Amino acid sequence: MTDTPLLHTSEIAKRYGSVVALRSVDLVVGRGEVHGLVGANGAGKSTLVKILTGVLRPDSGVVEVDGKRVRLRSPAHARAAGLAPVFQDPAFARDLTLADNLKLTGTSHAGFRRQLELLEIRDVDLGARAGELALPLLRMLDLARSLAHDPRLILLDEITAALPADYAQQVFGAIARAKADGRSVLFISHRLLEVQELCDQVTVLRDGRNVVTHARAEDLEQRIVAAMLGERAALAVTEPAKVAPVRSVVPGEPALSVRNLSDGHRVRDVSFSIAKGEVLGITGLEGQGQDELFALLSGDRRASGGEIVVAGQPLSARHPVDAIRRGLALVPGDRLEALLPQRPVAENLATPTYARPSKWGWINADRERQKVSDAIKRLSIDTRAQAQVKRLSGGNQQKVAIGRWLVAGFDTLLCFDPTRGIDVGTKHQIYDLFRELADAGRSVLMFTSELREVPLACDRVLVMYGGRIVAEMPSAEADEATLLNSAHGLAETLADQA
Ligand SMILES: Nc1ncnc2c1ncn2[C@@H]1O[C@H](COP(=O)(O)OP(=O)(O)OP(=O)(O)O)[C@@H](O)[C@H]1O
Repeated sequence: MTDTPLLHTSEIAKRYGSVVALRSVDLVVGRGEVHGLVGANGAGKSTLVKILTGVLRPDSGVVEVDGKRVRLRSPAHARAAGLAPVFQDPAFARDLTLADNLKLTGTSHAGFRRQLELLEIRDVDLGARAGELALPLLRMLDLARSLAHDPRLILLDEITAALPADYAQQVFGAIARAKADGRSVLFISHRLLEVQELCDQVTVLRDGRNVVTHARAEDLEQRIVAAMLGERAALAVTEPAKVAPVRSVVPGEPALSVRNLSDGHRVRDVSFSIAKGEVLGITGLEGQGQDELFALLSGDRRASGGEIVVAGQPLSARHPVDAIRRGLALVPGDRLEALLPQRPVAENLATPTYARPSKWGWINADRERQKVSDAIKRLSIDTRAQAQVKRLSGGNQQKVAIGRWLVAGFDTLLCFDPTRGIDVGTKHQIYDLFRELADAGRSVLMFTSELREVPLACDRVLVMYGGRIVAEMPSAEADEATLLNSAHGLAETLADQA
């Protein structure tokens, strides 16, 4: 009996109208096993998780838990069968308090609090509205809620995407505890190094089918990328991390400078500039003032002190449109803020053009269509479900959030974890794209929680801690250990060096 796997799916298939999301998936997850599930954007991973957690019914196929066939009729039913998810976009009703959200899922406050303690998440006010909380924190709360149900299989759908290093460590700790308790974990991630380090087995989905399952191995990353994307593409993205060559930034007036910027709360005396033609990275642990800094730069929040200078002229934005008119475009951390979920892909891509500054001029409908189609190609957006953006897979929605500005134009792109949830193949296309934009004299300021991304995408990087910039270095020197040290506030600060 102990040989019976905890979960066994056979020939699971699911289509959404004409879109075939899953053709036939066979998956076996053993007890106490951490099982990775990987695949390119749109391969069908989230659809499978939704089927296994009672959100969707499969068109055909069989799910067995403990050797017994189950029909998972609802999320509550799946939880009762021991299967509990954490989704890419946390399943909290944003206009309700946390306490009300816990009530909706029948989660005990004591169990939830106990899990928060284990995850070292403190000072959570159950009276706070979910919509007021930052996305990374919501993910952690979602994890605590799932664990509070004492699941036998925890399904983590890209929980670490856009999760800063300190929270990611807590997630890894929770996975290790689950395994030690004999629970199983289905772990979905586009961060393949994590998959290699955490998982006992890894199944690769491609075009709605499981193509291979590998046991833990040294060269797993290369093998899974080959199965996901094909051999040639795999070579291009798994060769040793290249340090971005130092680019010739355009001398003279910076594209954007910030002097002694403060918001009286989380951002303290921040000063830096970005040259035209530069890709500047910012990184930091959760809650170090990065969200507020981007809100100030994008005109979503007013500074209490200091100044923002755009191409030599002060910017005093009262509204994001003021910043857009000066060429500052934002890709927010939470893509749902950027998208019109009910509207088609093409309309979403064209939307910011309506706020476009006159200096870029009005473009005619044909040219706009051409730009939309170029953005779709450039970012490999899977448009099989293009009638409504909410029907795209998570990674493809993220690509639309970036693509909007390729269509509208900008001088400086402010982007917050731009490659969140994007597969390894397209990630590299995005780094190349940023490089091309920089070579054409534009600038990119990108916050990234994925430290490995810094040398691949940026010329230079700043580290935030406690609302201040505490370190600055060329990306050639920005290895993970150095960045983490600074991010924890352990390095000599810029002020100390001065
Ligand atoms: N409600 C829906 N209506 C139509 N098509 C949908 C719907 N939900 C998902 N799809 C389509 O099903 C396919 C698989 O999507 P899914 O979200 O399962 O992919 P994924 O592997 O999780 O991708 P990602 O890595 O980007 O999160 C995609 O082509 C997607 O557009």
